Amino acid sequence: MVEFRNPISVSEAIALVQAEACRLGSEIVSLDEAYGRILAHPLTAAHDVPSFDRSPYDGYAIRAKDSAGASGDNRVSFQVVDHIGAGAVSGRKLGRGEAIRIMTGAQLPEGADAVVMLEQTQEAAAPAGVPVDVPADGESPFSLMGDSQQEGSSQGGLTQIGSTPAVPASFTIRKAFVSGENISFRGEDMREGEEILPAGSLILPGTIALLATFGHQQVEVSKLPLVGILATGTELLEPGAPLEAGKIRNSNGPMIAAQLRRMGVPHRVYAAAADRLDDMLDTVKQALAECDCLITTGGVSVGDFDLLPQVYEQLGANVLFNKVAMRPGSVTTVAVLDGRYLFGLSGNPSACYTGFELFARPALLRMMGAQRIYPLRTRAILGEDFGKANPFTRFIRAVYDGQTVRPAGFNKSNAVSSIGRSNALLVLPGGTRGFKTGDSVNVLLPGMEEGSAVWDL
Ligand SMILES: Nc1nc2c(c(=O)[nH]1)N[C@H]1C(S)=C(S)[C@@H](COP(=O)(O)OP(=O)(O)OC[C@H]3O[C@@H](n4cnc5c(N)ncnc54)[C@H](O)[C@@H]3O)O[C@H]1N2
Ligand code: MOO
Ligand SMILES: [Mg+2]
Repeated sequence: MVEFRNPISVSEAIALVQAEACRLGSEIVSLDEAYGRILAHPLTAAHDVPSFDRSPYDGYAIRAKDSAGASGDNRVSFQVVDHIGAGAVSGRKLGRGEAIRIMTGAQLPEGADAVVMLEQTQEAAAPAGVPVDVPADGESPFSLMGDSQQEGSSQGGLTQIGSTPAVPASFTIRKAFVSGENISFRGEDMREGEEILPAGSLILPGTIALLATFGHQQVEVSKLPLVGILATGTELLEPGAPLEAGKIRNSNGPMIAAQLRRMGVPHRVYAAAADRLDDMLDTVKQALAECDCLITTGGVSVGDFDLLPQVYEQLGANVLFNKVAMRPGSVTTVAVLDGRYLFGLSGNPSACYTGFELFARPALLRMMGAQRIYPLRTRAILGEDFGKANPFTRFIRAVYDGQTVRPAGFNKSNAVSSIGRSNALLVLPGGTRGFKTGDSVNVLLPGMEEGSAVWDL
């Protein structure tokens, strides 16, 4: 007699899987290896950023009060007493009517409280041979230039030093500046001690920038699970083999390997198993001894050679569910043994793909302590009619272009073409039928680097 299976909802199934997640430990990796990993601890600002007041523009640092009363009719003049680029620090303290030519990113000199952009100034005609104090240590002014460049030559009121651009000896402005104008303040980006990212954040390129900013050459991240992949089915040939009567090439194994790679998780491939219970049991035992989790494909339905249910039974694994109210992938089975997941994904390629993204990926991310474990969801306009009934929630491989979503062609559970063409999963809820062009629908985006913290379908 064929076994009757009781389908549970996708949300229930996800919750059951999540409840079994065992956290992996952490390890230290170099900054260079940290991209794509999960932060084991919150990232806290080790110091203010920026760590000094600095100029956000190429211009002149001035004392705002010296610009009081400036207007088009009453231009106020400043004497240039130093010249610094980013990385240099002026030794000068600004006096009345003095300015320091300062480039973007350079530390604001003492006494300065505003920056005038170059475009807001007019060079004042000055006599040749502008007086500029050059301290003995050569640090400043014009401290960015090497010794060989220290010799200035004056051209029509501008000081030309080496190959650097002309620096006027003085300039005028036509507007008054307020204290703090055009200053990038110490700590305006991040304050020392502030939590910038919580533990469980995915390390993205921006996170790498943060880690580098605070001088972390190493970072503590969650360990990665090692995932075993076992494709089952007597009909399976490896991708390199010529086709034979009644056989197909194993496409699920390489696909799952790529789905794991997309999330940065390592895997170990076990040779595809024929539908023989003893062999399969041996391989599954070996994989569970070597890996943190095992993903199988095929052999989970009610067929005579669908042996995974017997494998779970003989192992004494706790089967969380073996039927989900979804299509494709209704036969998706998840079991747990000694804290290790056994994902029994369907053999049908589209069902296998969907089962991985809905159940395996979030569970693996939870093992790593990640925060955003579910596929990102958006709403889109259905680009074509979908007349079929949806007794179960339907996950249709689809093409999403940022606005509309369309099924990606032949879309049965056994389809490979639609997985290959899709970049999204269009979701139509169970118990519905007759979706029309223009309807607003849910779309999951499993290809996104980072997903959502919630499952809200
Ligand atoms: N009487 C019933 N028959 C079926 C039911 C059912 O409820 N009652 N469920 C159907 C559904 S739904 C699905 S999905 C499939 C699931 O089958 P299995 O998970 O047991 O997978 P297999 O039987 O091993 O294979 C199914 C299909 O997929 C092909 N396959 C298998 N492995 C691979 C692979 N690695 N790469 C590419 N293709 C693969 C296999 O050749 C079969 O065509 O069962 C329905 N039947
Ligand atoms: O599990 Mo099957 O994929 O619903 O067609
Ligand atoms: Mg089967």
